[in-house]
Amino acid sequence: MESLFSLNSSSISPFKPLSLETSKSAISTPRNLSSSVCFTAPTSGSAFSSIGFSRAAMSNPNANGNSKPKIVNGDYGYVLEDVPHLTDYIPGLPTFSNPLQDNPAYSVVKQYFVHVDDTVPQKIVVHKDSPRGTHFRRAGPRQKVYFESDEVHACIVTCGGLCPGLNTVIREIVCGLYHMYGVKRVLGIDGGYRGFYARNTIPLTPKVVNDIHKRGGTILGTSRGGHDTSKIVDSIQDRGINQVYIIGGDGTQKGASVIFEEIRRRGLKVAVAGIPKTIDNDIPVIDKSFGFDTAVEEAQRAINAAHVEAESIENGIGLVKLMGRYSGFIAMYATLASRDVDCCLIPESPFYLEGEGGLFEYIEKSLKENGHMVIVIAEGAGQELLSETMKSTQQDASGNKLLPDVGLWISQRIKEFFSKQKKMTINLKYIDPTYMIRAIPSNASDNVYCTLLAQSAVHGAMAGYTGFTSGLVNGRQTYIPFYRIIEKQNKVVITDRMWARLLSSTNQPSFLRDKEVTEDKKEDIAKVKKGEEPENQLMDDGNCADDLIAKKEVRNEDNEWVLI
Ligand SMILES: Nc1ncnc2c1ncn2[C@@H]1O[C@H](COP(=O)(O)OP(=O)(O)O)[C@@H](O)[C@H]1O
Ligand SMILES: O=P(O)(O)OC[C@H]1O[C@](O)(COP(=O)(O)O)[C@@H](O)[C@@H]1O
Ligand SMILES: [Mg+2]
Repeated sequence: MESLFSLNSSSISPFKPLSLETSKSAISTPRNLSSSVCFTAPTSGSAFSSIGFSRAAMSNPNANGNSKPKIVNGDYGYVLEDVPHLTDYIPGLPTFSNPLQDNPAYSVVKQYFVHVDDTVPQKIVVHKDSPRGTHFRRAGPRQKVYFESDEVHACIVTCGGLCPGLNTVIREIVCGLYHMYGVKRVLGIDGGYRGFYARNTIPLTPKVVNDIHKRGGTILGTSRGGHDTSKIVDSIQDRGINQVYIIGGDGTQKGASVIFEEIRRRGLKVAVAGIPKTIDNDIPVIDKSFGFDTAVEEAQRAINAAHVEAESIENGIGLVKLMGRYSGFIAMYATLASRDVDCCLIPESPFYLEGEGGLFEYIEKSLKENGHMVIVIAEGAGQELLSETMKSTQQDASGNKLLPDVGLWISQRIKEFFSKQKKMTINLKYIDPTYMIRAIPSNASDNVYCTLLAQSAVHGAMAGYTGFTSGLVNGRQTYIPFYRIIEKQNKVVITDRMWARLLSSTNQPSFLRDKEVTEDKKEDIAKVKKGEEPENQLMDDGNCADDLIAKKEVRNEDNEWVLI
């Protein structure tokens, strides 16, 4: 990163990097244009040009309050949850032919452009009489675009924690803009949201990004906190940026949503596109996040090591902590993939340590039967069991709760239990590969996935869509409105079949009492009957009423196994 910056700050670029100092001084940017200049006819090349308000008086007469969801209802319960478009608040924008139609690489493709009416259903498991349900706009290139190639001035920012594939997404946005749309001006924002107003920018070209997908991390740097909406939008306006690509998790997409609203309020011809990043896979609606497969794969190395250590010593316990603050997807998938794991603990599934049906009893039983065991624990699991003194009230700069190390805590508790009981001597090895699984480059399939997400985002912005996240829904690239991405977190549903598969693979107790399961199910079944979605979706197929009604074995209040 260092070399990239020194290279850029000294290079002569038509889009001069704005330093913190210069941005405060009276530089010649649209910010300081007098009103007489602002109301002249639009000139291309500036985010400011199409509307022409001075920023002091900026407020778009076509934007009343926050944007409202664009819902289109069709026959048989068809609902399109559409994404905003620049023309929603800037009427009469000119369109241009998509330059892709003259691109020799794509000339062989018969139906290259996506039909304007193409949409993708959120639910693909349906019954004969069920309503067609929610749909999202299909992503892809459109015949008409709302930007001319030399008018576009794009920027890319990465925020939040690392995730394998960030560099691939950056690379493919830059290359997609250059090679598909002939866009030559792309800036990297340094170090997350605060980079918009506190750092120099990084000019990005296909040459600069050529090899970056082979590296972990993000060449742009990232950060938590520092989201100052008006400073960010001022910076976008000052630099004449008109396409903003924002790569990040749930927090980042919330930030992107408010940036979009402010841009719309100011009436700027600026498209805001999100690309969802989350190693925890906690973003709803989308099939899964990029980098998730890579992380699950890398977690296998830690689980294998834990298994080797555990089976090589008498009463060996290998304990692996994986990421997952509120969602245990990595732990669940890493466990299912490995088959060496005897117990997987995630935030969504409460457990208890002592007594019948508790974790200690299960460990003792497993060691007696097999002589060793492997436990995987997600970082957010069992937080409610930690003593008040251990619980932390601290937050990171973005406001996320900082969790104490549950891996260390549980290791300690297991050791204490067996040493007090004097029943058997155990050998516990604790492995914490937390940062190793997210700091690596993405694997081959995640690279392809990142490419599609990035290209979809580029096609969407060029077509004038804005305020959207590019995401995979049922295997198809779509544009999802921000409000659907940020309204809730994706979580493992422990009354769904995937968790049942896990329980049957590990043989661990569910730690659930009859009452809790039935209450959950009752709520979900009631929702399904009303035509609403159950609390959360499974990644594969958990949204059908039959799944909810499927029989399942659980412990009742008397700790007996019962079928419900
Ligand atoms: N509600 C919010 N409104 C605006 N910005 C937010 C919000 N939540 C988080 N952000 C910003 O988004 C960025 C990333 O958020 P964070 O929660 O750290 O990571 P992630 O996006 O990976 O979930 C930070 O710069 C943070 O300030
Ligand atoms: O130490 P950091 O950088 O704050 O990251 C730790 C956190 O990052 C995560 O991997 C996910 O973070 P994001 O919200 O950025 O996706 C959590 O599982 C973990 O708690
Ligand atoms: Mg997050």
